[in-house]
Amino acid sequence: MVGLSWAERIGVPESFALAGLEMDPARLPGGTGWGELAGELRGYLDALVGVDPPADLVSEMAEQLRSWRERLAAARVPERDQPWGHRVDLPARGQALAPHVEMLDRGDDWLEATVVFGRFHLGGHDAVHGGAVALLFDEVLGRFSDTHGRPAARTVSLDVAFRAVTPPERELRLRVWFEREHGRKRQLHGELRDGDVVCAEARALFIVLRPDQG
Ligand SMILES: CCCCC/C=C\C/C=C\C/C=C\C/C=C\CCCC(=O)SCCNC(=O)CCNC(=O)[C@H](O)C(C)(C)COP(=O)(O)OP(=O)(O)OC[C@H]1O[C@@H](n2cnc3c(N)ncnc32)[C@H](O)[C@@H]1OP(=O)(O)O
Repeated sequence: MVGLSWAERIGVPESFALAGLEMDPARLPGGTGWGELAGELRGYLDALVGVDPPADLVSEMAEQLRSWRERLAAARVPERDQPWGHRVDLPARGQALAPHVEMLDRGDDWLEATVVFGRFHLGGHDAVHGGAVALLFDEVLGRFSDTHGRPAARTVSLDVAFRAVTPPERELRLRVWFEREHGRKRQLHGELRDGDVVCAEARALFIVLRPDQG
């Protein structure tokens, strides 16, 4: 596997896997169990944020986490070989940083998805952290920016307007679309809704990387 590009390894040409594409998780980094692990980690973080545990539970958790950190040190790999963030067959690319996004449908220049923020992404007073909302937009607009054979780009600007409180633990709707493409510049927009309520809007500028910048 080493030496193959991610597109070759994973069998898809871009990070938003099209529905119906066949991928064998056993052949991918992290294997068949990675999705369950990422889901459990997400659940653990959401649960941890919502508790005030007794002292013995706190110490036990710390000890177990230290033990896992030490065991994982032996399995460290270069970034290009890690499953975290590279498993485009799984929600949130198999990582726990971004919220759980599920693509519903997409066209050439638009995409619709559902997203659920967990308690982990809470900012305070029952509102999702504004940075987590910006993270969602950067993640989805950034990934969608590179679809349909477009070369990789990087976000140079992301403008988010918070129109209403974004609630955690609810299924929200996300729509993103290309607004304009010219030269190395791509402008994408996004809208996050809770039912009819627009929670946030985003405008982002991506610049296509030159070959020496990849
Ligand atoms: C491919 C197969 C994949 C298969 C699947 C496998 C695995 C999946 C793996 C990953 C999943 C995919 C995606 C990852 C997920 C989410 C994406 C998140 C994206 C990010 O989160 S990424 C991090 C944050 N991001 C940065 O870390 C950028 C730092 N930066 C730079 O790296 C440089 O900035 C660079 C190289 C981008 C450009 O640098 P440069 O020197 O080449 O270009 P230059 O400066 O000349 O700008 C060119 C023209 O853009 C205009 N311009 C520039 N900046 C502007 C601004 N802010 N506002 C308005 N205009 C701007 C200039 O004014 C000029 O315009 P003009 O040409 O008209 O004069």
